[in-house]
Amino acid sequence: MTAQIINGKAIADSMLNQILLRVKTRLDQGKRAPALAVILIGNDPASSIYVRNKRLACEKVGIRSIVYELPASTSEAELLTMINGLNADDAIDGILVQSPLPPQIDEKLVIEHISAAKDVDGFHPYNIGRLTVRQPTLRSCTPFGVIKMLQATGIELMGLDAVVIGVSNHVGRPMALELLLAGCTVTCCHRHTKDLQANVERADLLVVAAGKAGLVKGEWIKPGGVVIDIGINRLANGSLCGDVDFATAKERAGWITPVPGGVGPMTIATLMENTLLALELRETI
Ligand SMILES: Nc1nc(=O)c2c([nH]1)NC[C@@H]1CN(c3ccc(C(=O)N[C@@H](CCC(=O)O)C(=O)O)cc3)C=[N+]21
Repeated sequence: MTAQIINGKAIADSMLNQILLRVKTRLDQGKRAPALAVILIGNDPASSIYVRNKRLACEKVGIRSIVYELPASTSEAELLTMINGLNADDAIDGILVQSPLPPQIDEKLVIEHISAAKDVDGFHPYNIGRLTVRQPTLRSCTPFGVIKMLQATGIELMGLDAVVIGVSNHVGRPMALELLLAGCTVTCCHRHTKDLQANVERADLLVVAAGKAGLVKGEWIKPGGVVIDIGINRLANGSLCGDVDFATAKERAGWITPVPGGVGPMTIATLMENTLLALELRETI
């Protein structure tokens, strides 16, 4: 059996088209475009690429983007002051501080400092809490993007045995909460998990977000299962790969996402949707 490839890029492009239509409708009604503030600190090359992709996505859908590029020496106090200004600025709907941050800045503090209503990353404890109590508002872009991708593919989630590998605050944990909300029976695996292979082998839906190339062997995949690979690993030759051995996994899985062209574009499309939603929600209060 050869898996069907889930084309995240195509699904994301159609989401972007929908968002563009919604933004155009706003403009026709005399309302303003959404605005996203992106703060990039230092010059990590991968971060610069991601931020550029976010800016390009904003251009595609008619969202105003304001990118602040700050030096790696920026102090925590300077960043918090800048966030205060953006929180208070009524013309700004979303605030994203690109991670990773330099060591002198405490990421937890920064995330909690961003107004929950402008937290388009969905990282603020308030927004994570809303998802936990089944009343999601702004939802973390990668996990919510995965849910949208599965829905667009027509995969029924209710009752599936889902296994999530990786329990980071930004991806693995909110992913497990999203799958629970969607009716899956969810298992979370991490570095202390006793038998990773045994867990993978019984997964109807496997979501891998560990950031380790080659972590999941293709032979472990449940025949016909759904494989979502969130890992992004840059190989020595410059090419990208996920955490799953794609070539062998696709011979067993029913559905599988590629890297690149899978989850990554869905993350960005969801960020655009969250920015529009943040504006719409603020307009109702
Ligand atoms: N505050 C914050 N929010 C984030 O959402 C955030 C972050 N910090 N820090 C870094 C990670 C990483 N991330 C990606 C988004 C899109 C692609 C993406 O579009 N990837 C393309 C390939 C891009 C390439 O060629 O490198 C793909 O998979 O097809 C990748 C990675 C968002 N992140």
